[in-house]
Amino acid sequence: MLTVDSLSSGYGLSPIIHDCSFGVKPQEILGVMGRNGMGKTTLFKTLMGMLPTWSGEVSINDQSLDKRKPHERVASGIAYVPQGRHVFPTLTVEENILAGLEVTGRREVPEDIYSLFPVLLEMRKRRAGNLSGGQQQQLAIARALAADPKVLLLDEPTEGIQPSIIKEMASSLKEIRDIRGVSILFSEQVLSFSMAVADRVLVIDRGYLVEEFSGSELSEEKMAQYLSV
Ligand SMILES: Nc1ncnc2c1ncn2[C@@H]1O[C@H](COP(=O)(O)OP(=O)(O)OP(=O)(O)O)[C@@H](O)[C@H]1O
Repeated sequence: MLTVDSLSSGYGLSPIIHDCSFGVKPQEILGVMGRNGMGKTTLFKTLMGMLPTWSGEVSINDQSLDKRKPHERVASGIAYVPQGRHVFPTLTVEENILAGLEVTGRREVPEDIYSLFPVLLEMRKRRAGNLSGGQQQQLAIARALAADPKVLLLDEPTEGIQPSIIKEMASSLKEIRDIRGVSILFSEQVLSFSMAVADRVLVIDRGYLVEEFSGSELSEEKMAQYLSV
């Protein structure tokens, strides 16, 4: 599915991501965990082509994404929900989802989107800026799914979300994986969320991938040195 081979990148002359290699298997939910500033966002932006790759390669189903621009990567099957969600606040919920359809050439919201997120159907005529943080996160995920991705990238999806909603989000991600058959790669600092949702977790420390755990192996004890608790 998604393969990342010896990827390095950074900003200007500062290297941030160092020689990262991993793969996301079909229908796998893979987490990347690490403290603030360890390189999660930089890694995701490099995968999306929003930052240049310094060396290494990203491919999807053995097709290299090298030199492809972000929108071309979306058309190749990677969709991205950035940290902070970035929905269009003055557009309605429906208009936000329609914006995600652009790369597919379709003009109507795919049916399963509203069954995955019934609250968005209820609120489809409301301005996105008036939704709660949790609802905006659902909308950002719905917009990404509208592009019909094979791999969904979520950068810190629980950031700014009430703890009571975090569990709901974990089951909603599993439902998306089951219904859409997508692979999901997310970054996180919230251990309970990763334990609830991930099949596997990679630990990022100062731009290096340093550990790998299966979801069932994850524990506070094992992660304590990599997260600020
Ligand atoms: N635009 C930028 N220019 C220069 N350095 C940057 C830029 N954005 C981030 N950095 C640096 O890159 C490093 C990794 O940051 P990154 O945002 O990828 O971390 P993160 O793990 O996603 O953390 P957070 O949870 O805070 O988003 C940090 O040292 C940060 O200061």
